Amino acid sequence: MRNKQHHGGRGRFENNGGIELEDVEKVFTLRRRTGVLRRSREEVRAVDGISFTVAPGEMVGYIGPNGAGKSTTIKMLTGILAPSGGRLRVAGIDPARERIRLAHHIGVVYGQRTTLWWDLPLRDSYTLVRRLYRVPARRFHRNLDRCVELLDLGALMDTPVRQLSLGQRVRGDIAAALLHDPAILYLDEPTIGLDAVSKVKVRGFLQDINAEHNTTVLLTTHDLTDIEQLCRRVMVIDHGRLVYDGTLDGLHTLGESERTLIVDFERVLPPVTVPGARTVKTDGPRQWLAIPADASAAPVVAAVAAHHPLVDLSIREPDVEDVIAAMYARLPRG
Ligand SMILES: Nc1ncnc2c1ncn2[C@@H]1O[C@H](COP(=O)(O)OP(=O)(O)OP(=O)(O)O)[C@@H](O)[C@H]1O
Repeated sequence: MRNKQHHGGRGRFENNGGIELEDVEKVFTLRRRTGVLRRSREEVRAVDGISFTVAPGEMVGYIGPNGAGKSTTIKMLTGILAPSGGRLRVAGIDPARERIRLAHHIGVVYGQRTTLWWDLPLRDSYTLVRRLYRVPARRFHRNLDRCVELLDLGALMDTPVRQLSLGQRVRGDIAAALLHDPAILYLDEPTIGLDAVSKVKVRGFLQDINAEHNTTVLLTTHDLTDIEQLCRRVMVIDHGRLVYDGTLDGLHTLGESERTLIVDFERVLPPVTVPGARTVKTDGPRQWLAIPADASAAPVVAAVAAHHPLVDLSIREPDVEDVIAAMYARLPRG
């Protein structure tokens, strides 16, 4: 895969893995029939003046509620959609003007749909990817061997894509996105619907790739654990505007968000009281304890377990919508 190296060039991130957006807008015009001969025009500002920079090698979370403008941004960053205004550069390239050239620098993975050939075995899909991107044989085999090993694809190479489980298919898609050594990887909900083991595998792989090759990652997800484990920086978009750019802890602090400890005791108990947590609900022997999302759950778990016999315990992370709603509630109105 791509070696860490510094390239010279005209733009700030010329020829490497940087992303720059300056006042980028995307306005969709909808035409509606309002009568036999009458039509009305309605504008949707899907992206409404967004500016940010992602440095080569950064892993950044891009989150927001449904309809916020995330997919529209990613589509502009791949060149599928042209912006209505503003300036975009990905690896120094204007995506809408040079989509084919850009394709050699980016990889895209959609958790909810595959870019592989449905009826072909993974092995054949990868051969097609190699031809499409004209990847030299040695480089292709080196990258493929690495992906097969790290993503545990060895036993699946001769299986048609339609017979793969969701987790296997996503792993197959991630490998396909990396065979041509892209400097930048866009991941759109890569862990959606995956079981816990597959999620851990996918996250571990992305960390390895980033550490080894300095791959820039822009990650869209509704799973805050993805962000917590992969991204030091998170950007929040809502109604087409960037409303937060900072750490996940900072976002939790702003939103005073909480994670929930769900504890099953051996018997029905009165609501437990332990420092750093408050019991928000009880149902028979089960109790729900809220703790601040930026605090460690370990002392609370230890305190609960020290005094009461436990049968089971799980932790529920706050979801993106909750965190953003809480953040708004705390922002001064203006
Ligand atoms: N081709 C299109 N024509 C008209 N409106 C569109 C089009 N694509 C997106 N929109 C609108 O733009 C807004 C942003 O949509 P977008 O798909 O970017 O959101 P999102 O943040 O990716 O949401 P989700 O999390 O649901 O995928 C929405 O109001 C959507 O209805």
